Amino acid sequence: MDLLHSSILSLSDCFNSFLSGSMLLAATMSIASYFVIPILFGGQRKNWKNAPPGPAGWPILGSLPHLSHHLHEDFFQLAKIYGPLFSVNMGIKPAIVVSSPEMAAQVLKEKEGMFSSRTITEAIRVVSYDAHSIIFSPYGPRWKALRRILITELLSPKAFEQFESLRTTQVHGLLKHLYLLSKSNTQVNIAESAFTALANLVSNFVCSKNIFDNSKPEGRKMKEVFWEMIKVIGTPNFSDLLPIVKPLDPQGLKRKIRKIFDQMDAFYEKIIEERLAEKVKAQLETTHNNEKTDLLDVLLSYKSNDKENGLERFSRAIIKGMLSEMFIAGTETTSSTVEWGMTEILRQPRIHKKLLLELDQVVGKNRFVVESDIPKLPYLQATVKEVFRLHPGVPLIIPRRTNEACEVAGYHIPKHCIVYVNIWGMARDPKVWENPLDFKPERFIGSSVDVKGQDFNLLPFGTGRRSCVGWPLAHRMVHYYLAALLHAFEWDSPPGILNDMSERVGLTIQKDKSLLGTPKPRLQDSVYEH
Ligand code: HEM
Repeated sequence: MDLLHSSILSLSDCFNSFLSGSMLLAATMSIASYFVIPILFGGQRKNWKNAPPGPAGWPILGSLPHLSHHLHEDFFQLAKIYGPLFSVNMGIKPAIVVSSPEMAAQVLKEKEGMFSSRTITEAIRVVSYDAHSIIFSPYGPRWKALRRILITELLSPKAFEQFESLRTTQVHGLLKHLYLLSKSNTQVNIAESAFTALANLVSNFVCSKNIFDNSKPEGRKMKEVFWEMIKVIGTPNFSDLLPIVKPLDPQGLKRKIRKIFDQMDAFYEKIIEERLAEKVKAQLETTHNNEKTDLLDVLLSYKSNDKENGLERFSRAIIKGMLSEMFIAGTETTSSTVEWGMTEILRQPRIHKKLLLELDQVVGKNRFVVESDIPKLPYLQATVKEVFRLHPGVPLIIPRRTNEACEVAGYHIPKHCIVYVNIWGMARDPKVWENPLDFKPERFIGSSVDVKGQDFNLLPFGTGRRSCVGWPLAHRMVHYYLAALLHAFEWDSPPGILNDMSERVGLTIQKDKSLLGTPKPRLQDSVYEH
């Protein structure tokens, strides 16, 4: 869901593909860009007075030719030269990059009001119904109403408790499925297994259905369409940064996303129409089952007096946008965190052993892990914090945008400036963490540092008014999946895959070589067969 960051940009991958067919031109431009053009033109930022330090960049293209698809890595390197607040031109768009906890606190807390809108890409504009939904709504009344609904109706402690049995069903269902596969020594893609279970969990919150049911053709089809959508919106689009090429759609991404969107839209329409028909039927039969049970019910029955902002009822675009965003925000973010967690644990036998010891002491071997075990597993909790530190799913948080011009650390920041906060870089900065590259859960034992948005060195869910509204669910599910998968099975993973920590930038930062593992039951058969 770095909806996000990667997609906003493009970088040399994209730039080069745009220029494909003219390698010589690309090479010449690249060399010239460093030495000649900035001297001749003084860089695009000349128009931006009192900007934070940063690379000069080309006219029009800004720094795009020097950046790669792995923007968080490039920004990490640039911060070593230009410091914790630097400016960079992303095509014609001005941007700042924040790379220290102190600077993050200034931008995301002290000046929060100025930095509370979002940057949006063309693909996201399509799938979020023209930014009608929560993640990409500008800061204002619609965003406030939607956020309030999610917090009170779905993610409040009360609602959380209410959905516990649903979460247990999904997790235990996955364990039983893996048990069946273990009988034939089948290798499993861990992220994909977690993804399907999570997507069904989210779809139950949203509309009380297992939409991604693997056993049905419609469920499999939805999963395919959804994966394709994630792929396309995670692909950097040159047109986002150089509006002049927009009509040409040089990478064909707009055409692709439209095609996928049409299928998703038809699907959301079907769900909504079915629900409306059920409501009418219930009224006719005077069963009057008006109890609010899922997000769709809450959105359909919403009423307010806010005529001025057109919010007396939610429009179809808002409702469909919410369905769409819940699936985008709530699934792959969490499943890829589980994959990174399993990878780090399985490749370090010392940590794996400690976790199993703790799990066996607290849970025993006669039952599956349940949610109420989690508070009694301090080493697991420390391990999960370490996973969120080194592998934040959204490494630049979802890029913000300034609502107004303002000043930070004595520098001028223009209106509508893209704002990246490089939490991935902070996790690797020795000024912020001791031995930052070591995966070491012990650093959190006895420490009060947490992921809830109060500690600016650890912000996997962002912070403040635009922080991740789904964090309690994601946080719980990452603990639950890791505990359940480790406790119920031994895992045999090909070392080449396990130890290859390369990243793939898409909607989130995923493990490039998907983690595969063959599960072998650790518990008595009766536990799985129950
Ligand atoms: C490990 C999993 C997840 C990670 C790493 C993650 C991360 C993030 C981040 C970094 C942001 C932006 C925060 C900011 O700008 O300060 C965000 C926003 C958001 N997330 Fe998550 N998220 C996860 C799971 C979820 C889940 C499960 C849901 C919902 C079911 C969700 C819903 C949202 C929404 C609606 C927003 C936008 C909030 C707003 O703009 O007001 N996320 N998330």
